[in-house]
Amino acid sequence: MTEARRLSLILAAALLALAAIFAGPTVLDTYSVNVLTRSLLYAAVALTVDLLWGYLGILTFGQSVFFACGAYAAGLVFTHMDFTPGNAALALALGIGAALFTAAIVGWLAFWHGASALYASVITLVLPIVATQLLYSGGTFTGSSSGLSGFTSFDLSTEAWFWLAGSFLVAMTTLAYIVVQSDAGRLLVAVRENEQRCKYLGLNTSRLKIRVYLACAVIGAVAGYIYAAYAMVVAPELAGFVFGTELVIWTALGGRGTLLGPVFGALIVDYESAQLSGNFPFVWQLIIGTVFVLVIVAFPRGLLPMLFDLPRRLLGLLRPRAAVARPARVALATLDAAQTQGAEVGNGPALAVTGVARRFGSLTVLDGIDFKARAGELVSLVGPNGAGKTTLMRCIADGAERSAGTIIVNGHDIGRRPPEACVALGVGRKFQMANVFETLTVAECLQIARARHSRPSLWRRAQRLPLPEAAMHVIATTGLDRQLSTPAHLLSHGLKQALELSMVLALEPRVLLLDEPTAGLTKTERMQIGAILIDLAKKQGLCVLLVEHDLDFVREISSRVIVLHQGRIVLDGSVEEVVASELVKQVYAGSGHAGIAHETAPKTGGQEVPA
Ligand SMILES: Nc1ncnc2c1ncn2[C@@H]1O[C@H](COP(=O)(O)OP(=O)(O)OP(=O)(O)O)[C@@H](O)[C@H]1O
Repeated sequence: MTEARRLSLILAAALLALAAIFAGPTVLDTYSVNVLTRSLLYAAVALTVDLLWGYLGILTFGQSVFFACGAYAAGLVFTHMDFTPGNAALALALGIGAALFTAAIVGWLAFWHGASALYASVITLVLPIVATQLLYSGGTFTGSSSGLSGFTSFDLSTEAWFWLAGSFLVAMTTLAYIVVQSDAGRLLVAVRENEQRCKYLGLNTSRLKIRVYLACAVIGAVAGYIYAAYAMVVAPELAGFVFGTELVIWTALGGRGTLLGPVFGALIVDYESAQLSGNFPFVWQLIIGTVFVLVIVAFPRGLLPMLFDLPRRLLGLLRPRAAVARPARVALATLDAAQTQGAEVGNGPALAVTGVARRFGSLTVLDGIDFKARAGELVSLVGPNGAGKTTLMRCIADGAERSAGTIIVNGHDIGRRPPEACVALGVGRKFQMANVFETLTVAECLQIARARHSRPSLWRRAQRLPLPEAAMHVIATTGLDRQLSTPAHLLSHGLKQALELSMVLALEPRVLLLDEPTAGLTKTERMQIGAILIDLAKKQGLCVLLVEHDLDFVREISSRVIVLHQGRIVLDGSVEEVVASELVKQVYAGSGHAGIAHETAPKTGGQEVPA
């Protein structure tokens, strides 16, 4: 399907939904129109919960506060000032401003300092409690526990409010749908799936989360403003924890990560709650709670995914599902040399490590690490288990890791820069375990890897993905180009490793850090990776730093070997020198490691560094 056709279909669906909204008051009674006007606005806030929780992985209990920002802005301005068109616009601006201000503070606290997802959720939990207390303590200004009522507002009919609330919901849902389906929207899923990999692909995940949080706050505030202007009453409960949690429940019930699920979840539950509270005033909450528990137990993914799955399951019972290979939506291409945007290469060594130490409390894992590596060198870092090899890799790829010393990449001191900033200096890190986005396809993983270079569109999906020659070489050599539409979790171990390497190479790094890239690979795959690494160093001029336990592999491909033992470099020399070193043999023999200790090479020593 072409992009134009896809977008036309989405817009056609939105027009249908609008038509249904405009037909609503003609088929519904006045009571239902009244209740549903509120439900439509609540659904818009549930949509923001889904964007944050379902797509970005941030479980939030505080979206009610943004709704209240808009509602109270209208309530306060219309109560304490005259209702005029100018004041109505002022109230809207104040509501949005208050929501943005609150979201900026909360977002900074929750996401900026690399806080955990649990920490972020706890902050969003505290937010409605604080907001409610503030409203309670506002005296006659905020109306305290009674809130504000009886203020003048827009003179619109019940039907007009219904149309306004419905149109707002349709517009926000369509917009959200277009964004989450776009290239930029895929980043949200990538952050939810594997935030660490995103950072090591040079993406500023904190900034992304804060931006989405701010956008969701604005949607909530506008919904709250419309609500207050329509209902002409505001109360502290609008900012409360109970409403914040209800939004989460509606999202879970409808099916998080589906957008439409939470919208219908909110509409159905809020509408039914209004009906039940009238008919069964003492047990309606028990009924709603029981239905919620039953649905979540029976359909943990929520109602909408269950409804979508139903026909497939029914058909599946009749006819086993044939595995159909989906055609790739994106075509790969090799990036022109003129379009490459790798980090600037300085005159000095590609990597200079001086006096680096890493301590965990009283445990010193690295101490006095000094070495330099040039572009085109393939340096293997070997040593027994626990020698500090991975820790050294971490120190080079993340400025906050080391306890002392300096690291210069391409002539730039990495200082205390986070991983995404180190990527900008030219560092690419491949992890020990293949670190990709498991639910995304191979093509999507590669697109995320290029997101740093080509800003992803907020509404389109690119049909073409230009990649640097080095990444294309790995993709073609390993056969990944035939698996572009395969989800990463279905790839073999070897192909996952190749995918991660291609993703790192898509960053156009100058210093490539590889942590045991051959672990768990077959002999053929090892040979393939070996040839690729030699090519990367010799032809592409990359400085490759490799942690490896397979010493045959090290001997075949390395131009130089550094031996680490108990956090210190004990030898830095050629493969022959390392193989011949008595000290290295002792190090490995002492560790019980069957590696260099078993080598039988000439006994000419390398440059041994006193341990
Ligand atoms: N976060 C941490 N807190 C405390 N100690 C740690 C931490 N990370 C690593 N270490 C310790 O640092 C030492 C070196 O670990 P590291 O993973 O760097 O070794 P390695 O040489 O890569 O080992 P292997 O070859 O087994 O992967 C180990 O003793 C490990 O227990």
